This record gives sequence, structure tokens and C-alpha cells, in this order.
Amino acid sequence: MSHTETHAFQTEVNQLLKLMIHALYSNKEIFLRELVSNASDALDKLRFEAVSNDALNEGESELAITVTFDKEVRTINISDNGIGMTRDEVIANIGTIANSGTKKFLENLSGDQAKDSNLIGQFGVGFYSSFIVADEVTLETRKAGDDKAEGTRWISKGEGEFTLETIDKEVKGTSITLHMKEDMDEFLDQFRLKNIISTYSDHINFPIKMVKTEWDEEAKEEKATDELEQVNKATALWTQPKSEITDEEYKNFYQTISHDFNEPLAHVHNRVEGTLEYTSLLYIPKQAPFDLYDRDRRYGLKLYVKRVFIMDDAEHLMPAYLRFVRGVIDSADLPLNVSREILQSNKVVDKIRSASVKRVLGELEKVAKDEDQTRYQGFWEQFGNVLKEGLVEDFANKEKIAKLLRFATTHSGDAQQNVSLQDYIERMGEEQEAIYYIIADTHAAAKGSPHLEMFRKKGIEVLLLSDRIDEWLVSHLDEFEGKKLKSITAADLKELAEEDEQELSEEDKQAREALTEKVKKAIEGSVSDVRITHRLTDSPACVVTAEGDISSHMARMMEQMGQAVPKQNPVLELNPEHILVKKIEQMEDEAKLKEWSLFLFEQAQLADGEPLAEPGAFIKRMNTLLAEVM
Ligand SMILES: Nc1ncnc2c1ncn2[C@@H]1O[C@H](COP(=O)(O)OP(=O)(O)OP(=O)(O)O)[C@@H](O)[C@H]1O
Repeated sequence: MSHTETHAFQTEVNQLLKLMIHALYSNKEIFLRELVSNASDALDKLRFEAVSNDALNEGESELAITVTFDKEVRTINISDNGIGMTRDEVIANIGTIANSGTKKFLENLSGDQAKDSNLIGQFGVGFYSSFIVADEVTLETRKAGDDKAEGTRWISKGEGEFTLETIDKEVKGTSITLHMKEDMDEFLDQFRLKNIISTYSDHINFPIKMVKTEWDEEAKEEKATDELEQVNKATALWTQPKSEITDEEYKNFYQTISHDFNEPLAHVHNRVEGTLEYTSLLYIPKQAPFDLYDRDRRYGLKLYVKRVFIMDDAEHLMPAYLRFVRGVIDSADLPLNVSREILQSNKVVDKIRSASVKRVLGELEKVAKDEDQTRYQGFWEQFGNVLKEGLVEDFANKEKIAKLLRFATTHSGDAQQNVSLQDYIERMGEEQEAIYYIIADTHAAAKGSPHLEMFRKKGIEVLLLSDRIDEWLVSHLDEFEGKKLKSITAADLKELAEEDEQELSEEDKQAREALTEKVKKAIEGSVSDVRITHRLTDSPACVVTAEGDISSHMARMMEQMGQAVPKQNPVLELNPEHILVKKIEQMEDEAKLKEWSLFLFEQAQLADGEPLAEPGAFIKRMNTLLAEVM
């Protein structure tokens, strides 16, 4: 005798369900696409596993999905004779969110349903979409090859709990019955269901069957017969010639394989024949999933061998920096029993991968060249920081990736990253040799840095970098099209100095030397050197990294990551034209000189976003100095 156990959903599942029902209400019919897509995955898995273990077929030769409905009792049923699930798998897959990233994400929701529902696009839709249309869902499943008495029935109203029961199940696979909500009559209709299937699931690789109906002349209506008929084409979309596939079909196929309810940004579809034979259909999504930065996240490509599904998440087919690409690769050259280990060091895979990467980058280049920049801007906002990883990861395509980068710069001054390195070079003056950048913790800090003063005055554009990965990025991108990339906070910026120095008299030069010596002596131990600046016009002082040292921004990042960073003193640069510096130059009293010099040093550190060693001492010093002059 079986007994019924009641389990509570994880709180996160409840939250997700509520959000999904709210967000997808106007798109209700996708529940069918999602369930059919899951059924198709289950058939794919069975077909693959049965290659090496025929017993899993349990004597059934045809793999298919059946969709039926019952108007009287208000139910729709979607069944497959695929791989099925064990009881433990049901618990793990349905009603739990194993992924820690999901939990973290949900903790960040605002509670404002309208606002949060925009975020649902970052999730896969999947099984839970059943609850948009159903007030109770019954899932019955049995793993292929298991004892027929070992089936599992899962029932839930989608309100906090589900029950589990062990049942006899004759046919392997999964059967899902949706008890439809009161206002969902439209779906209890042959024509409507058939229509949804042909819109979204025509190219599912397996037959989808419905009960055949016949016109009953007497009753003047369609009547069900005992026969089933196939209602989809069941041809894998990627095997069709490009010219015969509509945009709508490409879009629907994307949504089916990705469980993403947004449209894709772009796709590339190629058939390759010759020494290698394969087809690839690759999609670039519009919106990043919430777990794009989660290390445990699965990758998006499905691998097929001669139309037989082999595996999901075939991460060797795309490098990590293109992990957002979804789609299908179907090879005629790999063996059916190919494993993840074999994929790791396989020449065929390497070739497919490098050609696929080129296609994706080529497509991005095309989108980037569009006159209307909104599509590329959208892509960049979602995936720009991931693409930057490619500069380090993919040496062979470094140039191509560098061309796809976009930056905020002093040209417009706003935070939007929309300037390419090519745009920058086109705007460069003839005598400018380098591409200049500044890195800070935030865009505002970069934009407000005193280091920019001279660049502004001379009309030289500077890249304003403030993404965490940027420090790493510039350390791997020394040059672009023959122009060096140079930090404006680095020690030597001689090119800015030359013209200034030529105009100086010998006397002025000596005075400046005396000034720097004096200040250096006054705050010895805090700075590695004191120099006259070429960078400032309005501020009295700034700090720069001593030659050979790592930048202060990098040092801060390393400290945050718990790494030991050797103590390094910066160079203090003084602006001799500034009134405060002029006053210091005249100062005789050593104690006073020390206080003023420290004060300049500390404010320069603050302007650089640098935390002060002793903030309390700084405030005290400032107040004393203010009181003196008031
Ligand atoms: N018909 C089915 N047969 C066998 N297993 C299934 C079936 N439907 C769902 N599952 C299992 O439940 C899991 C969760 O399904 P769900 O639709 O929630 O997410 P998913 O298919 O993994 O897609 P995504 O997370 O991208 O939305 C699946 O990964 C699969 O293991």
C-alpha cells in the first residue's frame, strides 16, 4: 500500500511561482511550449541512454509526446514515454531550488510585484509555468528501466506544498495533468491547443500526437475518434534550409530550447560540409540570466550527433566568455557514445568550437555596425563584462574582441559605455600617441578625478573605467591598432610635460626643486617622492603610483580579495600654480609646513578614492588649519 507524504515547497519556490504567474499572465499559452520542451528533453535523454542499454526502451519502439484534454473535468494532459524520474529526482527537480545563486537572487527582490516581474526574464520559465493556467497539477512519472510499481505521483496546487505518493505506472516516462483554472476555458479546445503546438513546437524532434477528431454531421460538431494523429512536423529546425525558416520559427525554437521568454538578439545558422560535417544554430540572447557569473552555472549548447541528442550544457563547444550563447550543434563526425571526457580533447570539437566562436563574434560585429546602435548597446549592457573576459581567455581572437569593447569616456562624460576604441582613435589628435584611461571604483570617481584636469584642458579624450574587471582588462590589452593603452595615474606621463618645461626659466626650475625637496622632507615616510605635476590645472595636488608599483586601485582590489599587498608609498605631485602650494612654498615654520603638506597629501588621496590611514587625524588637522585662517 502506498502512503501519501506532504512536503512544503522551499520558500523560494513560492516566491518564484507568484512572480511567474504575475509576470507571464499575458503570455499564458507558453505553459504548453515549456511542458512539451521538457517532454522532448526527456525523450532525447532516453534515446541517448538506450543506445548503450536497449532495456530502457522497455520494448516500445516509438518515442512520442501526447497532448489530450477533457472538457468535462477541465484537464489537459501532456505525456511522454521518455526517461522519467525517480522519486528522489522528483523531489530534487520539482519543488526545490538547488541552485544557491537563485536563492541569493530571490533575496534581492524588492517585494514590489510590478518591478520584480521584470526580473523574471532572467530565469528559465520551465515546469512552474503550469501554475499560470492550472489550479492543480498532477505529475506521474516512472524512470525508464525501473520496476513498474516504483512510479511517483506528485500533486500540488502551487500554494506552498505538494504531496508525494508511490504508484504503479505501466508506461515509462512522465504524464502531467493540469486542472485548469476557472477562466482558462480557451485552452480546453482542440483547435487552440493544436495551434499553440504548431506555433511553438512544430520543430520538436519527436512526434506530438493529439486525438483525431471527425466532423459529426448529426451533432454538427467535431467529435473525438479513438485514433491519435501527429500534429507537428517533427523535423529538427536546424536541419531545414535557412531560406525555408521564418524569423518567427527561429524565435520560437530559441524559446523552446532556452526556456527564455524574451526574443533572442540574433542568430547564426550554418551548415558545414567537406572534411567536417556539422550544423550549428547559435543564438545570442537579449537578456542575461541571473546566474551569468555563477561558477556552477551550466552552459547553453546542446550537442547532437546526426540528430540524436547527446548532451546538454556541452561546455567544450563554447569558451566561458561566450557562455551566454544558446543553441544546437549537430555533428556527423562524432561517435554516438561520445562523453564529456572525449569532448575535452577532440580535434573535431576543437574545430567546431573555433569556427562557432568566429561566427558568434562575426555576428556581434555585424550588430555593432548597425546604424541603429540600440541593439548593440543592449547587448553590451547585458554581456559586456563577460565579453571582456575573452581578451584574456581567447588570445587568437583578441583583436576581434577588442573591437567589440565599449567604454564610457570624457568625450560625452556620461556613464553609458558606448565608445569603441576605433571611435577613440579616430578622434585622436595627430601628435597623441597613446590611448589614455583612468580606473576608479565608480564612474563618478573616475570622472571627478583631478588627474583629468590637464587632459581636459588639452582636449585629450580619456576612457573612464570603473567595472571590476577593467583593471584586469587593461593589464591584458597593452595596445590597440598600434596605440599603447596608458593609465593617466601612472608615474611617467612625460609627453604632457615637455612643452611646459621648455618655457621655464632656470630660476623657476630651481624654485620648484626647492619646493619639492622641502615637502618631501616634511612628510617623509608617507610618500615615495614629491614632484611638480603636469596633470593638474585646478587642484593643488594629486597622488600617482610610483614606477614599478601596482596601481592603488589594483592594490585595493587585491586587499578586498584577501591578498597580501606590500605597503607602497605613492608619489605626491604638486601644482605650483595653486594658491595653497604657493603659500606652502613661502612657509618657514617646519611644524606648520608638515601639517599643510600632510593635508594636501590626504586630500589628494581622498580625491583618488583612497581610504585614509587615519581619517580622524585628517579631520582634526583640517579643523586646526581652518581655525588658523579664520
Ligand atoms: N517530462 C519530464 N521528464 C523527465 N524529467 C523532467 C520532465 N519535466 C521536467 N523534468 C525534470 O525537472 C527538471 C526541472 O524542470 P524545469 O522545467 O523546472 O526546468 P528545466 O527544464 O531544467 O529548464 P530551465 O531551468 O531552463 O527552466 C528538468 O531539468 C528535468 O530534470
